[in-house]
Amino acid sequence: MKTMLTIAGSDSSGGAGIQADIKTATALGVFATSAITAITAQNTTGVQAIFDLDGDIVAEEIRSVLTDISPDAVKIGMVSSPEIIKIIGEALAGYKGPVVLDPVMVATSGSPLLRDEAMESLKTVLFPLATLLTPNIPEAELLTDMKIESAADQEKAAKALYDAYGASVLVKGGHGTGRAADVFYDGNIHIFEKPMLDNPNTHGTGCTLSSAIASYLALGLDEAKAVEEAKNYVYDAIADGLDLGRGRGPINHMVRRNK
Ligand SMILES: Nc1ncnc2c1ncn2[C@@H]1O[C@H](COP(=O)(O)OP(=O)(O)OP(=O)(O)O)[C@@H](O)[C@H]1O
Ligand SMILES: Cc1ncc(COP(=O)(O)O)c(N)n1
Repeated sequence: MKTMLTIAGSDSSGGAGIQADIKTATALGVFATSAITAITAQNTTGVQAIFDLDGDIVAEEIRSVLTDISPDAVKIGMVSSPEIIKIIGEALAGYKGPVVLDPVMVATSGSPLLRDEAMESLKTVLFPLATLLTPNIPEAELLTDMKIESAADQEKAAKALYDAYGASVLVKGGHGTGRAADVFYDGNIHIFEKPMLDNPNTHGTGCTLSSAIASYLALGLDEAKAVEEAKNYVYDAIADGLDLGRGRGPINHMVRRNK
């Protein structure tokens, strides 16, 4: 059985964070292990509270998994504070497998998930450890200081981040206009495009995409194929049209099982 480790926050509403990651890996046939960085009280309408876990326990969670199960891939999601970021950097230092980093900054509901003071450590400590970065358009704009208004701009941003951090980069297009075009740069440009589905229920799409990429990498796919398959999975999960809660609801992680 292939395994993955997700290092991320807990989402009480089950659509994003650790819960989305574990559901996704399970749906794709990969055994998920986890290190929880923060507990969020959140639902489809917003984030009501955030409690960062103590850095020492986060370090122990990661060490417990790495020294025993040796995951085939790692995904990093919400890491809100500089202390936790530093500890994750130290705990992953000797890890040799693929590390997919989703630079989570703001929830779909608009609530901030990364503290302002943590941005710099995210870039200096965790980006160099990552093998694949998955910013959305607003995150890529912040990271590159560029305005992104087209797939050509996504391409420029992906190349700039690749040059700066030496990781492959997927600039996701869910926040763009027109088609949902995701631009991937691994030294070559790959564009993965789908129609933009008219569905407000997209809570957790970013978490699901990054954990699906990590799962497909664990299963042995190359990066570009893992990204393509992960996007197909997210697309199907949005298209399923699950409608839970009063706000921006989750996607259906179990979509493939229902078919
Ligand atoms: N309405 C939609 N129709 C089709 N694909 C979408 C839609 N919204 C998002 N996606 C796809 O979902 C994936 C996640 O993209 P997005 O840009 O929304 O990331 P994100 O902002 O990190 O996610 P989140 O909304 O969870 O914060 C991408 O593959 C994107 O193309
Ligand atoms: C714990 C946690 N991690 C990540 C996200 C981002 O997901 P989304 O942007 O889809 O709300 C979230 N809402 N909660």
